[in-house]
Amino acid sequence: MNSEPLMRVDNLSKLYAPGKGCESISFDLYPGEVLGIVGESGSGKSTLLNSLSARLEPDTGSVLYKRSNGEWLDLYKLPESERRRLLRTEWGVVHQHARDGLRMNVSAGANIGERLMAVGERNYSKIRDKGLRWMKDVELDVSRVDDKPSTYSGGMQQRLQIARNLVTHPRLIFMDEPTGGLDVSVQARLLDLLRTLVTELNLAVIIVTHDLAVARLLAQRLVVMRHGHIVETGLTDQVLDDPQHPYTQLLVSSVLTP
Ligand SMILES: Nc1ncnc2c1ncn2[C@@H]1O[C@H](COP(=O)(O)OP(=O)(O)OP(=O)(O)O)[C@@H](O)[C@H]1O
Repeated sequence: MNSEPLMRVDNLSKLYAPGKGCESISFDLYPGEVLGIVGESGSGKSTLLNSLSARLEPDTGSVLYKRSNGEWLDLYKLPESERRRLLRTEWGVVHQHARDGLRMNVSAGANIGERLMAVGERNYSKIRDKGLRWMKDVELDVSRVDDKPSTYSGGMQQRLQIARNLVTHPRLIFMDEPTGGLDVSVQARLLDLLRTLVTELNLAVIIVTHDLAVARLLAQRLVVMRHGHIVETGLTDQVLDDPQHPYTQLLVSSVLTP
């Protein structure tokens, strides 16, 4: 693993009420690392993810991100437009509900092409070629390139959302329950695809999930949250096979006990 972090999170807090949100969160994320954020519903996972991905201003603390040119950015000291630019270029966000990450009323091809145009690509045939290539890479039927995502199944929409994000070669992807709400068999295929892409592209990922099986499959390191705090962090196998904090023990055993 590269020794210089890609992101440094220092004492980050965003609270809606005591214990609701996230509080005093600190960790580093390294290039190519997949970090899982786990915890029960309401533990603050999404609040944290949104604060990390420049979409929700924290009350206190900082998120530093090292750009591809080596420059460190202090996210919440940047103008809003710069944060939005990062989200369009070096970062990607895969939402649980595809409708939050796709434009449902334009074609699948346009959904992918739009992100390329946002980073300055103007050549129509290149945009279309790249779009088709990415559709193949995420195992979508290219003959449906002109169909709207609203005519796609849930699993296909997630694949399209992933293609839309990856087409600009981001370095860091934020995922919020990317397989939530899908059939178990569709979930398994999507997870397989995500695992392959993350390895091939050496992507850094921060993934929120309440599903420990998903965390085990994708994440190298885990952060366990409860009532807005990190209660345990460590290598995934270590945390899941030998949990130290009573809450993590409960979380792990509640999955094992039918
Ligand atoms: N905009 C908001 N206004 C007020 N309270 C909020 C808001 N967003 C989240 N909360 C509260 O903050 C707490 C943490 O919510 P959050 O969505 O971060 O948890 P989560 O772990 O992602 O849960 P889930 O797995 O159910 O999505 C919850 O008690 C939630 O009700």
